Amino acid sequence: MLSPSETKKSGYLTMQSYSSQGKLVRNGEKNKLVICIEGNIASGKTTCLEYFSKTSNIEVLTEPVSKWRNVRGHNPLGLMYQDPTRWGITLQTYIQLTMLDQHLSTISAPMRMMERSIYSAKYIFVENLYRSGKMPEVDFAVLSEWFEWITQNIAIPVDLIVYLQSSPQTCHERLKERCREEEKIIPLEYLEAIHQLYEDWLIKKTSFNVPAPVLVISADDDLQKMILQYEENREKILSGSNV
Ligand SMILES: Nc1ncnc2c1ncn2[C@@H]1O[C@H](COP(=O)(O)OP(=O)(O)O)[C@@H](O)[C@H]1O
Ligand SMILES: Nc1ccn([C@H]2C[C@H](O)[C@@H](COP(=O)(O)O)O2)c(=O)n1
Repeated sequence: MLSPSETKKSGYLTMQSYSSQGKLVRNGEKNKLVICIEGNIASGKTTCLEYFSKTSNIEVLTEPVSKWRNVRGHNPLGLMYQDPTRWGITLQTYIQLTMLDQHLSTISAPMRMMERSIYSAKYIFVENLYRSGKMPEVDFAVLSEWFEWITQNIAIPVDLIVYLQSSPQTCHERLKERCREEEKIIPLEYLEAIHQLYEDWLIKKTSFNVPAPVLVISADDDLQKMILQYEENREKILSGSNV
């Protein structure tokens, strides 16, 4: 066990020490804001991040989808869509690792905006695979044990969740337009299930712990109107507040 004053060096995880709640924390980044952009597939998260990346003093982290499409020559994202029962655990284990890696990486600016979080990976995508009968109970149990260990032992602070709330129909249209090879087989029903899980988590707040205040932005509008909404909400977002 580390004593509170000790630190440990392991690659980029150079600044861990035990906090008062007994969790591993990153030192020196307490004053940095972390904003997570959440929303359904193709709701416009990356586009939103691209827009805010033009603001100075913000570090933007998009989801590491390229890693999910190519880990040592394998494509777990594609495999999962082809056979979710076999490959769901493989993809989600890797996503959990890569999201943890992002949460723990050194923040290079006063503020970080990142796409999704380790929380939505578990509460939305793993949950959806399990509830739809496409993830065996043993796989769900193992992923849940990992997730609980991580969140109980490592502080993963989020200051604000920006929820891009969009209709599944809009997402389906945008997804077809984006035309990512692996996603061509995604039916509207899949996006409806993801939407319902997001609504229960972030709007109704009836399913899982919500780790930060939530700012809801309607995301069905065209790009010009979205930019107006981003500008209207700029101050709240940059101060990490939903009021
Ligand atoms: N407000 C919008 N109106 C129309 N198309 C949009 C809008 N926002 C994003 N798009 C397009 O929809 C697709 C998905 O957007 P993207 O930002 O990649 O979504 P996400 O990151 O949430 O999956 C892209 O082709 C993008 O250019
Ligand atoms: N935990 C997760 C996170 C994402 N995905 C899938 C959904 C999409 O096909 C792709 C990227 O998501 P987007 O940024 O376009 O919303 O990854 C998943 O299956 N599990």
